Amino acid sequence: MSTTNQRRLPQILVVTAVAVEQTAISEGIQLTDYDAIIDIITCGVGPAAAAAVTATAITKTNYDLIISAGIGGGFTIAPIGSIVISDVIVAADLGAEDGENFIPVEQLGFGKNDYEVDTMFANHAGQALQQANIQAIIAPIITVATATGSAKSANRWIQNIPNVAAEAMEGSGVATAAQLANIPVIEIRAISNQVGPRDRSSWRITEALHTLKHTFCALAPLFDIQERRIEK
Ligand SMILES: O=C(O)c1cccc(C(=O)CC[C@H]2O[C@@H](n3cnc4c(=O)[nH]cnc43)[C@H](O)[C@@H]2O)c1
Repeated sequence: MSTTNQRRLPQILVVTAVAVEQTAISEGIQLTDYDAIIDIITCGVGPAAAAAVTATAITKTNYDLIISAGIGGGFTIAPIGSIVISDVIVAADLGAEDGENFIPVEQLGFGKNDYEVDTMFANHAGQALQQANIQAIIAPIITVATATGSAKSANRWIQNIPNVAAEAMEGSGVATAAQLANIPVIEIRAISNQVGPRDRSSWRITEALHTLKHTFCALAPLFDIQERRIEK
């Protein structure tokens, strides 16, 4: 019998929508030492692609944590250049319209809008980013299939989802696949633009990708914590 005490490294799946996000995260990880095996994949834009690609990836490897990551739109509390870490992922536009009102699918009685996240990881991530001088907010991130493009729609999310900080298009898809497989999930967004009236000239994608890169470098110490949890 072998007496070698083999160390099992945590296995993390990072799901991005597009290649530039994948590259930024990969570069961030290479800036430091990670005690983890990290696979970074692209899924395309939108919750359906995110769910399908994540579900396929998790059939091949036993992941300990899944991170939905990339750039995103920020509400007023999350300025361009900041990072938002989810304390809940909300499938915000899943439901039915009733005239001027919106009824979330949960209230219709046949589905869910809110996906729980790994809040312990979120809190540790917030602290790690603070130490790295990266502005980070822990708050709800919504997933939409149609990006918000007016003040009226932005205000509707602010009114319906207390403390909402960011919007993107993949989180609830990744979370759906992760939770079906009982794998903890978290979403991390680097804010590239404000949510509201469409104004592509105000987007700061290069800056957001730079922040995303340094965020993943700063998160490296967290994977010791993740590992201790696996060994319990
Ligand atoms: O041209 C537009 O009006 C437009 C509006 C929203 C997003 C896009 C994209 O091409 C990027 C989609 C991609 O980026 C994430 N993202 C970034 N900012 C936002 C946002 O304000 N609302 C929703 N998604 C956003 C998203 O997760 C996609 O992966 C173009």
